[in-house]
Formats: sequence, C-alpha cells, structure tokens
Amino acid sequence: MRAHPAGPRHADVLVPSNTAGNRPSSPEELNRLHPNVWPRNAERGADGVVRFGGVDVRRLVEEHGTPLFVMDEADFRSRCRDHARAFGDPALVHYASKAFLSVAVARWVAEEGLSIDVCSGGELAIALRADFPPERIALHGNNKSTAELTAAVEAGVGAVVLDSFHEIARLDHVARERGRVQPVMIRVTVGVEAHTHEFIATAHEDQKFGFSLSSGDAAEAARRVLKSQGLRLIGLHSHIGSQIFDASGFEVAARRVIGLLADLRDEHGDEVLEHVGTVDLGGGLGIAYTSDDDPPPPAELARQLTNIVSKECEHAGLPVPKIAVEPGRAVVGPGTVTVYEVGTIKDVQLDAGAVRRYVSVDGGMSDNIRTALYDAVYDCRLVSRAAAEGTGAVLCRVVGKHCESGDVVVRDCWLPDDLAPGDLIAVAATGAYCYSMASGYNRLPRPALAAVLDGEARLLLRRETEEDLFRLEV
Ligand SMILES: Cc1ncc(COP(=O)(O)O)c(C=O)c1O
Ligand SMILES: N[C@@H](CCCC[NH3+])C(=O)O
Repeated sequence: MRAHPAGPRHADVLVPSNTAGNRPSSPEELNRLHPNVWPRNAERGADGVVRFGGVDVRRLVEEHGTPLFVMDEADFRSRCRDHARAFGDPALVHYASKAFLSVAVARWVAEEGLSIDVCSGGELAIALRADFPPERIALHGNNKSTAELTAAVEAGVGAVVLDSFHEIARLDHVARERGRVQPVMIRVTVGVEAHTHEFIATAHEDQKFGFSLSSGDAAEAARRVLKSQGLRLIGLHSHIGSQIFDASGFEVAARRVIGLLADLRDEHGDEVLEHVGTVDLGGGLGIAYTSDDDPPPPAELARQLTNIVSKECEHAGLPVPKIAVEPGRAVVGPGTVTVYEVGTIKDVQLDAGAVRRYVSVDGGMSDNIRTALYDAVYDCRLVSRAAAEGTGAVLCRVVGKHCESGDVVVRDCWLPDDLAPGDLIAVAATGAYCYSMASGYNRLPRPALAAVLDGEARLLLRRETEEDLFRLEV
C-alpha cells in the first residue's frame, strides 16, 4: 500500500440525492469515528492512523491485504453479553448465524452461552465443527431437505422450526425411523411486516415463510404435531423482518402469538402448555449504519417485549412463557469493518454542471451486495491517515471493481479532497450479511477476515487464492 499524491483535488461536487448528510465542517469531523457506528474498540491514534482492537490498520493490511474484513472480537462478545443480560438467560438468545458464520465465531457464541440458529445443512455443519452444543442449535428454513432434517435429528438439535405441512410429515418420519422424538417449534406468520422505522400489520401476507395465523394453518400445524409420534411441540416462533428500530411491530407479533397459544390451550387442554414453554420472537433488531441511526439498546426491547407478553398472558390466563430472540445483525454487524485500498479516482460531469467523484476500491458488490440489493447506506472513513488541517470534504461515491454499473459500495459519503490512490478507507458496520452474502463475481477472490483483540490480530478466514478458482474444476 503506497499513497500517491496525484488525483483530482478541487472538484466542485454538487450532487443531488445526498444520503451522506451535511458536509463535515472541519477535518475533525471528517476524521471522527462515530461511536454508534464504528466498532467499540476502534480509535484514531495521535498519528491519525486508525487502530482496530489496538492493531494499526496499516499492519493488518500489510499482513493480510485488501479488501479485508476486520472483526473486533471484544465488540462481538460484548454484544452477546448485552443480549444475554437483557433477556435474562444467554440460551434464550439465538445468534442468527446467517448474518455471519465461521467455526471460530461459532465457538465464541458457544463460549458466551448463547444458542445458535442455522438455516441450512452448511451452517449446521459449521456449528457442529465448532462443537456447538447441539441442544442449543435450532434449524430454520422454508425448504429443508430430507438430508438436512436427518442431519439435524442425528445431531440432536434442540429445535427444528417447522415451516410447512410437508416438512411436518417428513421430519416426523425421519425422527420415528431413528426412534427419536424431535423437539419442534412452529413458525407462525402473524401478519406483521416490519421495515426499518415502521411496520405494517396486514390481515394476511404474501410470503414463503411460516404458517399463516389468519388462515388457520398455524393451528392446523399444531394439531398435526401434537398428533405425531416423532415430534414434540416446545414453542411458537415468529420473525417479522430485519433492521427494525421500533418495538411496536414486535409487540403486535407477540400479542398474536400469545393469542394462538391461548387458542391451543382452549382446543387441546392445559397439558399442551407443559411442553410449549417458549415464544421465540425472531431476529431483526436494527443497528446504526450511519450517525443518523439510533437503535434502541437490547435491554429496552427486552423490557418492552417482556411487558407485552406478561400482559397478554395475564389477560388470557396463561403462564408466562420464556421469550427467546434471534439477533444476527445486532450481534455481529457493528463490530466489523471492511478495509479497502483506494484505486482510481474520477470526477464525472453530471447535468447542470454538477460533478460526482467516483472512488474505486479493490472489492465491491462481491464483498458487499447490500448497497446494490437494498440501497443500504454506510459510513466510510479514511483510516490510514487523518485528513490534515485545511483539507476540505468532497462528496464521493465509493464503487467496486466489478463489470457492473450498479457496483456501488457507498452511494454517498464525505471524504477528504486529497484522497489518493493507495490510501486505505474503511466501511463501517459490515459484519452482517456482507461476507455471508459474498460471491465470486468476476472471479474476484473472497476477502480474508481477521479478528482483532487487545493489540493482536488473528486470521479467521484466509483470502481466496487463484488456486481456489480451480478447486471445483473436474
Ligand atoms: C428466522 C430469522 N431469525 C433471525 C434472523 C436474523 O435477523 P437479523 O440479522 O436482522 O437480526 C432472520 C433474518 O432476517 C430470520 O429470518
Ligand atoms: N440479508 C438481509 C436481511 C435478511 C435477513 C435474513 N432473513 C440484509 O442484509 O439486511
């Protein structure tokens, strides 16, 4: 990594649809790592260089190259603990491993006492490779194969979250064939669809997951499970969406799930409550991607959910079940950044004399598809040095190196106007759904991922090599 002074400097960048907020008024602001957005152990040293977990970003890049995912282990573990404390029992917090999973991270989750959700045979295999206690694993998915169900039953997972009538029959068969009784939950579609900052409650919904509550499918699923020999109903499950800031969607979901529990008790008698002791309200807790976001802390959400569930149970004359949750993004998202080396820089003339500065980096949509897929917004900073006194801010678009004009990493962000090829920039809060959704588009190698802790770095996932490109060729 070398810094070249060349590059466009004084572009008058007047660009419509700025999602980066106001122009920073000083280099201090340009250099700031907002604590809501950046890992808990990220800081800019007196020399202007950023340290993650006490490790100089230039050293990380010298050792592991770019693009590089840098994961702050202490941040990850502290968020596991925040959730465990909030919900009163670590085992009731299921880390949703689809957000990010590696063997080492599964071990951290196990060590913190949390449970883990997997939603494929591959995720299950990684959890088992980490010796994750099987009774704390739950298997999800709308189309689990017989092979995946068999692997789960044979491993002795604590729950399979049922998603269709076909699956009820299939899993019952798999369990009985092995002389097992598999604990299960029913995924209930409660008619709440939550988006960031808002939710809509609809009478019925149009999606592939779960059993509809309003059509009576959820009650029918319970009937079939209760009649089966190979399955034991231990809970009801609901998941309403992702990146949610407002507890009201969860509250409506909780109310409806408790309503179903009361219906089951009325139909099947009190015995049903002996086993059905858990209501799992799913994942979806939002995180701050930019300093404009202000997600509620897990303790606040836990308090609201506990209140609503207790109130509804009291109203229905039910014992209060345990409340489980499945955070993915809120555990792994904020503690990881992606470090890129700046490549080419280009000012492009727009209509009406405006100019947009394109900053190209050495990764792109193959390591972060979320901007292209969801119009996600991110915060991005120069990390290999500080913006010096007298440096202005330029509104930039950070783009990747793929053959795709939609290959955008950060649509709008303010960067120093002397940014040059060779500088390192980091994009914050990329721990969730970036590596896990990475592709090999244009045959780019998947980046490496290093964990940092107390001044030491440890490679968790090595970078793919050119040799890896050929490993599937026959
Ligand atoms: C069933 C289920 N649980 C948990 C999650 C994790 O969601 P998040 O990462 O938003 O917490 C998801 C993904 O949205 C999910 O589908
Ligand atoms: N992958 C999505 C969220 C889906 C979560 C899984 N059900 C994201 O990046 O935000």
